[in-house]
Amino acid sequence: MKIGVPKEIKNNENRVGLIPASVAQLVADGHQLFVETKAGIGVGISDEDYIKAGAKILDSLEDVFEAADMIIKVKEPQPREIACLKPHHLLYTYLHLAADKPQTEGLMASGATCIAYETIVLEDKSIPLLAPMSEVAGRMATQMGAFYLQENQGGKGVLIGGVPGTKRAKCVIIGAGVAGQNALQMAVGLGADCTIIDLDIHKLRYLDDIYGNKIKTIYSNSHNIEEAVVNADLVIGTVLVPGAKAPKLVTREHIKKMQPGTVLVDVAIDQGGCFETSKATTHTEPIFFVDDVLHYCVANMPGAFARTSTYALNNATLKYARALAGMDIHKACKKYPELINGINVIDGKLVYEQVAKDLDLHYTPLEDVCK
Ligand SMILES: NC(=O)C1=CN([C@@H]2O[C@H](COP(=O)(O)OP(=O)(O)OC[C@H]3O[C@@H](n4cnc5c(N)ncnc54)[C@H](O)[C@@H]3O)[C@@H](O)[C@H]2O)C=CC1
Ligand SMILES: CC(=O)C(=O)O
Ligand SMILES: [Mg+2]
Repeated sequence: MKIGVPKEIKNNENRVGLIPASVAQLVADGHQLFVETKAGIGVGISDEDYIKAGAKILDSLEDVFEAADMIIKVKEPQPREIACLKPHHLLYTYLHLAADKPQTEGLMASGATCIAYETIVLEDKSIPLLAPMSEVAGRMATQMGAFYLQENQGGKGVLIGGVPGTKRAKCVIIGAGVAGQNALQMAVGLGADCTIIDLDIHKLRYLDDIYGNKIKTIYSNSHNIEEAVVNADLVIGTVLVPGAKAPKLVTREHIKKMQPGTVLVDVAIDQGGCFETSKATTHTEPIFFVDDVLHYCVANMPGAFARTSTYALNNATLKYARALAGMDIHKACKKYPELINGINVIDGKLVYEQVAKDLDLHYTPLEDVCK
């Protein structure tokens, strides 16, 4: 297989789809690797490092798409990349289609086979290619929240852990999955007054076992959410319904009741966000205010910690990359049945039902395409 790795072009996206160790493994498996010049510059990987690993360096992303049959990336393809996709391409990257109709239509029009990292779900419901980035984004969410609580950043001026004789910052985390648990770990470490909310009682039980009375665990319903968030200093949203648009759990009405300078971090923004007032932002302009409440809604948070994130992502993606490159997609899906759910678009058809529902687009069952 001819495999291409373009340089990421999303705003401040410094990660790269493959590290040299992964390139060397795929070359050893018998594949040809094409890497765009400077693709690894954001993580300190040079063209020479890729050449040593066995890749050929190409001048532009157009050249990479032209040379390769399989494209390995990090973020959803941007319009310039979608324009290069052809029916023979197998695209393997994050897609987050449920909140992105133009991208979905672009991928359908391309005829390419598009596999989304974030919809590969194991039998136990864990999401192996999302987990490492949710770990990064969760930990970072608390860090960003603590930073933006500074008065000179627009926050209300509450130090997250307080000092003796004062109140600690009230930190409410909605969603106790991978991102939520990592946000909680950092918030507890910094000494915040922590509440975590989820629908999944097993997760709340698990966290109660670990942290005991250092945290409060609350079952998710609109009454409990309102009670927790209106007096919070920092609210971190990390809910996920796999493949679907995120539910809007914090409403405009809740936000009106919050104190000026309250900080909201919507990690779930790549699935549309779980606060009614959220809209995706970039690392260049990460925040905005609604009713004096600060919103941080960066859709590619791990891009800011590209070295940690690139290596963590490769640890998870390489296994399936090897399978997809080494055998046809049917065989790869037989070996790893979780890959079936990863296929979102194939042969111009949208084969992921929840995305079709959220975007009001025609859904074709995968079986109808792969007869
Ligand atoms: N902005 C960014 O850069 C990044 C965003 N993410 C996003 O973060 C989100 C969370 O990812 P993970 O933690 O890996 O997912 P996860 O599946 O591990 O956790 C999601 C949690 O949300 C809970 N949940 C679902 N509906 C709920 C409701 N109504 N009320 C309360 N809890 C509810 C689930 O029970 C689950 O515990 C995803 O949308 C993911 O794409 C992940 C990495 C980076
Ligand atoms: C998961 C995701 O959207 C990211 O890592 O940017
Ligand atoms: Mg994202």
